[in-house]
Amino acid sequence: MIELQLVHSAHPLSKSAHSIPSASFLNNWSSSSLNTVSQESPAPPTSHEDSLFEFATTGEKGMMMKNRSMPDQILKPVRANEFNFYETVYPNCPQIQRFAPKYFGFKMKERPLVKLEDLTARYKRANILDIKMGHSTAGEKESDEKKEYRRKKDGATTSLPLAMRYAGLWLFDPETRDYHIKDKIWGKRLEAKDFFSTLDMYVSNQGKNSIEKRIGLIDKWMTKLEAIKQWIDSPNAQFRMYSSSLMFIYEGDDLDDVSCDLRMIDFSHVYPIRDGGRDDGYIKGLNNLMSYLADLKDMYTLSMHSEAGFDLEGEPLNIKDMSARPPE
Ligand SMILES: Nc1ncnc2c1ncn2[C@@H]1O[C@H](COP(=O)(O)OP(=O)(O)OP(=O)(O)O)[C@@H](O)[C@H]1O
Ligand SMILES: O=P(O)(O)O[C@@H]1[C@@H](O)[C@H](OP(=O)(O)O)[C@@H](OP(=O)(O)O)[C@@H](O)[C@H]1OP(=O)(O)O
Repeated sequence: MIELQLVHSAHPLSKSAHSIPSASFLNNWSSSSLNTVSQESPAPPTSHEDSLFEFATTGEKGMMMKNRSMPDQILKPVRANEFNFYETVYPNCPQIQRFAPKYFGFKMKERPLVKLEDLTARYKRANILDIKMGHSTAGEKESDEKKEYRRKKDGATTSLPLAMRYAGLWLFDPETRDYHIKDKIWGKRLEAKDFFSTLDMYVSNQGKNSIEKRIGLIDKWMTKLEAIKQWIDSPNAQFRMYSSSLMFIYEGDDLDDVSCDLRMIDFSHVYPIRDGGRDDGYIKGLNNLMSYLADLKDMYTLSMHSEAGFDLEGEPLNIKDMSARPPE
């Protein structure tokens, strides 16, 4: 089983210098012209969401923050690609509008900040899992050097074998009132054999959630995943998404509350499909994820039907055996 550690320090990937597109990024799909700017202070950590965002750093781009004038929104600093995505792709794509956070336009400070629906706003304490989808995170128009860097990273993580890797986890412990946090470095170190037990750790909140709640969450997420797959694995999908994530959320402060959500986030590397193909990396990740969730539901269902936690053959339920199943 994976042990969670409580993280007290700031996000280890916070950086002091932040870069933004310099100018004319609106129509520049792959701008590499970046300026260094000073960091805009995030909102003071007066609420649980603010403290969450201390950890939701955005690489070199700067820090995601609450929109002080609109409490249900966040401001995400973006580069040219993601800015273009929200300004030109999002308004014309009903499926993205359905599966991504709502987009409320942008604010031009020292860097462009997109105003997005805060997906955690309706929760007392949001339990979050960020899964980066696809077997390759290398964007099509990146430099050879960058592609090579990303290929190495993908090959050394679960991205290559499973077409997904964990990019962050936030779990609230209702007893200690603390968040357990895992960052993307942890996600990169995880092996494929640990993927299933980690998913179990998140869905069960380390065993604290009732079996009914776990199954309820999985059912809702599966419906959403099916809908996403139906779109992405169809001729209607017009682009491939690299390094994009699925963000899972559910209520962590009320063990009986099954409120939850699942959205597509992070559109830094989105490219139009011009070869008539599909986003095979994303589709493979979706298939594996749905297969793991289905196995997890089976495991929970079995344990619900068996007081002592034995399977139908009378053998103890064994997470290890299930996680050892080879990926598709
Ligand atoms: N709309 C949203 N509402 C609430 N939280 C969000 C939202 N979008 C992203 N987050 C949180 O912020 C984290 C980082 O988001 P995202 O991946 O979009 O940023 P990023 O800067 O592109 O990250 P990176 O460059 O490290 O991949 C997510 O894991 C999630 O916890
Ligand atoms: O260097 P960039 O262009 O900011 O891209 C980052 C970066 O590659 C980062 O990787 P790492 O250097 O922290 O290993 C990526 O995170 P992962 O570790 O999750 O792959 C980011 O996703 C990249 O940001 P972006 O997706 O906006 O290009």
